[in-house]
Amino acid sequence: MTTSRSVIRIDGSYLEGGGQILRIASALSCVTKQPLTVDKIRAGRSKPGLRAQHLVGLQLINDLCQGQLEGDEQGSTEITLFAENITSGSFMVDVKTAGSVCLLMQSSLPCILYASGPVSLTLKGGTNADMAPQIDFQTMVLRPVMERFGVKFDCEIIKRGYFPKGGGEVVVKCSPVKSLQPIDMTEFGSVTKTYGRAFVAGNIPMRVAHTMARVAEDLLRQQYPEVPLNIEVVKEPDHKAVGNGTGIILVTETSTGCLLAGSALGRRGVPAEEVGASAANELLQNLSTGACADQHLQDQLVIFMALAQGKSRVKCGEITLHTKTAIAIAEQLTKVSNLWDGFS
Ligand SMILES: Nc1ncnc2c1ncn2[C@@H]1O[C@H](COP(=O)(O)OP(=O)(O)OP(=O)(O)O)[C@@H](O)[C@H]1O
Repeated sequence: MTTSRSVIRIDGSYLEGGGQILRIASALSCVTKQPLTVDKIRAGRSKPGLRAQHLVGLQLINDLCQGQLEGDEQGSTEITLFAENITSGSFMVDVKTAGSVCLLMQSSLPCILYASGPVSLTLKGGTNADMAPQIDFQTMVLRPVMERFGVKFDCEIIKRGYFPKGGGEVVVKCSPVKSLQPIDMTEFGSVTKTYGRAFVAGNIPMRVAHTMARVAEDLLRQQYPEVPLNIEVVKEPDHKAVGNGTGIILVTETSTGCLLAGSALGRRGVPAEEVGASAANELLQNLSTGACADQHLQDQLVIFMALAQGKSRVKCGEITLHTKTAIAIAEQLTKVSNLWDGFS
């Protein structure tokens, strides 16, 4: 590969040492056309190296930018990406496991903002998977917050997919932007309403969803008795879901437009009461900090803050290790050196 630019080397074991380093680094390499090597990939995890979701995510980025990718094999601990121009059109990828489509979205969305025209991405895998945003987090929290950067994207959920089968499908459509506006999310305001969604799919009985919703409602009403609360209880239609799954997501809106969430997924052997309480307690914990971005939104904002034309400011609670890692990687791949100052 001929390139006039030197390859920047990122240490995949840094801080969090997980897949997020790879997603941020490869997305920024794609946008900036900075050739990239990531080594010691996921060294912080029990099974290091590329797993299906990371591999498919990288291959999608490489397809988007018509680049050259080396080391793209399952288990690989080092990859190199030579990015070219980001193209428009339709792309389809399939993780073939319950690997999260939301994490595919995490790495590809920043890239398609700088494509030569509109892009449609069909992403197949898990839509409501553990250790990742649920697809509902992306549509109910991330998408409205992205509008503050001047980004509008469509996200159609064709089918939901859960652990272990996956099989979910979402279609993300977005047109390129000229530039991203910086955001200011520093005023919490006051809590105005809470809404959410408790779901079951496949052969999980409806009472599980009702129990999760009831327990969450009780906990939220104890703390915020005056705040309107509406948790939808849903049985996913069989043609819109693959396999069995259950979970809940809760979102609170404030008078200044902040959106904070709490969520949980059901698992065999975990009572529905515990799942509902876990989501409600996560939301209450996020609200107690007066933060404008919750613990899971923080790190997703970093890449867009780094790409925006100007200084963004976001009031957070405790800064997570994911966020610290994202800041360090974004600073290495962009000319931005003061991302930290944007977080208070
Ligand atoms: N409950 C949740 N709600 C929203 N986002 C979440 C939630 N749990 C995790 N995330 C987000 O999912 C991402 C997970 O990144 P991480 O590097 O841990 O993932 P990964 O690719 O699965 O890698 P690894 O297997 O190496 O951990 C982070 O952006 C994190 O904020």
